[in-house]
Amino acid sequence: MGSLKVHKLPLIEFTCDNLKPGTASWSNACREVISALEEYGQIPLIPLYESMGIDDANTLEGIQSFTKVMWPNGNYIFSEKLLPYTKLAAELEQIVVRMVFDSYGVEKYFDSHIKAANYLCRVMKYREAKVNESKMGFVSHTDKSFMSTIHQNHVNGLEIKAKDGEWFGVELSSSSSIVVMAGDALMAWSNNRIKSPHHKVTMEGKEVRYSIAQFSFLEEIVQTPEELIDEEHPLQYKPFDHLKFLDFYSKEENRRLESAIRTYCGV
Ligand SMILES: O=C(O)CCC(=O)C(=O)O
Ligand SMILES: [Fe+2]
Repeated sequence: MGSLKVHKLPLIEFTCDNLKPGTASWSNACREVISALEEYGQIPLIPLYESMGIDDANTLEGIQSFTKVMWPNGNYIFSEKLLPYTKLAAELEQIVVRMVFDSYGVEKYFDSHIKAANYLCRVMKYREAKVNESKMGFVSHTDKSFMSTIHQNHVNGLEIKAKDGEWFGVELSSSSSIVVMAGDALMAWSNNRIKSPHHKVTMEGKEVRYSIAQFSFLEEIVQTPEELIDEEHPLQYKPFDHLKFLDFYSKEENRRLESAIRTYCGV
């Protein structure tokens, strides 16, 4: 019998004050980020799940235009509590993206990339499964984003499919941990160096799970940098408009594709 690899999501500390490009701690963190993304690089009817989506979530204007729709007089407390988190999640995402660009030697494209980035936040509630009810919280899928960040309360439930096909549960040990996940657009941009992993949510226990996911989307044409294309890595995806890809995926007939991004712009 072959030995089974036990998967565990790598935990990378982002608390170092000196985490600046060019420093040794930056290079070490870059190595950890790239190796984690390369290694471990789910919307159907699911009764346990409820969610709300907020566009331009890392700006006060974005959150306020959402609260005005939900509550006629706005909701100051909601905006005041959510904004610091969405800003932090966007900042964290940008640091990780910068590390990816640095590690692949394409940092010159970073500024224009960040200018084109837009953030959608989704706040989610999963109730516990009743006896004889499916435990499925969220079906298996890959994110259509460039990158996603996920934070949760103390109730675990997120599961990720590793490259070897094994599913493993994400156990967040600290209440300040955030999962950073590659989306389909990053997979295409990186010419398949980083894979967007399938993931799902299973509700095993008796407690309610709350999570908050933030997705980055690019308001531009996503294109694999020429530096990432060579004989060993021939181009895998044609340049594509990220928002048009989302339109494509929103169509019922495209939801069940094995890989929407491959069908949409695979070479
Ligand atoms: O709730 C979670 O942990 C994951 C949610 C998710 O995968 C998604 O919204 O795309
Ligand atoms: Fe997801």
